[in-house]
Amino acid sequence: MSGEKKPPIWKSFGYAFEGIFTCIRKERNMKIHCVMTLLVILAGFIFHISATEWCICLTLFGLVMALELVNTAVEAVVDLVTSECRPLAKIAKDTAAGAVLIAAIMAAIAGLIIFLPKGIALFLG
Ligand SMILES: Nc1ncnc2c1ncn2[C@@H]1O[C@H](COP(=O)(O)OP(=O)(O)OP(=O)(O)O)[C@@H](O)[C@H]1O
Repeated sequence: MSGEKKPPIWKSFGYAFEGIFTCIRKERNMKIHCVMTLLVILAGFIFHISATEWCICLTLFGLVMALELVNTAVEAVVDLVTSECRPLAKIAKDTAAGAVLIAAIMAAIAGLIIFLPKGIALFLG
């Protein structure tokens, strides 16, 4: 669309939100990320985590969800380019999925470091 007049900023935001909602609707993993995010937010309020811990959690939610959106975009582009079984298509999809996995594993470990001691302390009284 180069050379054409750019859409107003609110329309660009609208398209971005459309992308987010489409991903939530279509991708099972994105639904799981949303549920995990809500559970961690709930746990954050229950355990009164610090401002720094909130910032770490929010950054990791953002990272995992943003990578899931990019993964969905890569899948869509690959499927648009070819429906045949191609080694490059496999590399593109598998590496994009790997990026989400790495972020999700690190987020889970950070979550355990933040919440496990608080959970144990609450359990032991
Ligand atoms: N065109 C292709 N050529 C080669 N391998 C492919 C191709 N399309 C998919 N694959 C392989 O199948 C796997 C699953 O692809 P698919 O498009 O079904 O993703 P998905 O299971 O929907 O992923 P997600 O769970 O992240 O949405 C890919 O990671 C890749 O290894």
